Amino acid sequence: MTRTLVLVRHGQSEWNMKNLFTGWRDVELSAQGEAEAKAAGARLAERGFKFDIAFTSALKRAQNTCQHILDATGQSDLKTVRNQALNERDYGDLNGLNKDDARAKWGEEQVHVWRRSYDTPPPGGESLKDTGARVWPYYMHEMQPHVLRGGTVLVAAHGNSLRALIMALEGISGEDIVKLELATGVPMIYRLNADSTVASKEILSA
Ligand SMILES: O=C(O)[C@@H](CO)OP(=O)(O)O
Repeated sequence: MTRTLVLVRHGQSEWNMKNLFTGWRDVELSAQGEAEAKAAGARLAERGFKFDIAFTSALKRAQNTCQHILDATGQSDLKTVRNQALNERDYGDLNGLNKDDARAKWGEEQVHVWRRSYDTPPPGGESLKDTGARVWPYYMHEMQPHVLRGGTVLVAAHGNSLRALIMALEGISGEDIVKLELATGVPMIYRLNADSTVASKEILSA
């Protein structure tokens, strides 16, 4: 039985490229992001991956990444479930601001806490803990059953919705999660044990 979960952060978006806080803003992939998504799909195809189902967020940068990967594995019409539970963390009042301008205004340390801490929300937005409170139940009820039945499941989502999921999957503490950064368009392959714990993790870098 394979019990495989493949997590991928979307390719670079236009706002990643411009260094803007994005959150729930529905921006396009940049040309580089399109290329990253296609390359991620090609690496998975090379390894012979065939998915049983795909999950993505309600935002097009993740949806388009998902589709590029499925096109590459020859599964363009695979059942794909879109749900806003997998959306990026809501950055609240920071949405649309330049990250360097925010550092100049509030200081490096404060902006780092808003971006990477577990339970300090940015003004008007979600903390990682808040994001996890919607991502984890969705994973448990909608995605994990497919994996535990022996399926191979693709999840194309966002930096912080995936950090929240990985935190719970791997049992990472609130203190250590601060250090976890996810690259765009790099598949992370988790094999699960029958009891739903992680048996192995592999990062499929270029
Ligand atoms: O702007 C955002 O929505 C996220 C992801 O791109 O940024 P950060 O790296 O600050 O969490």
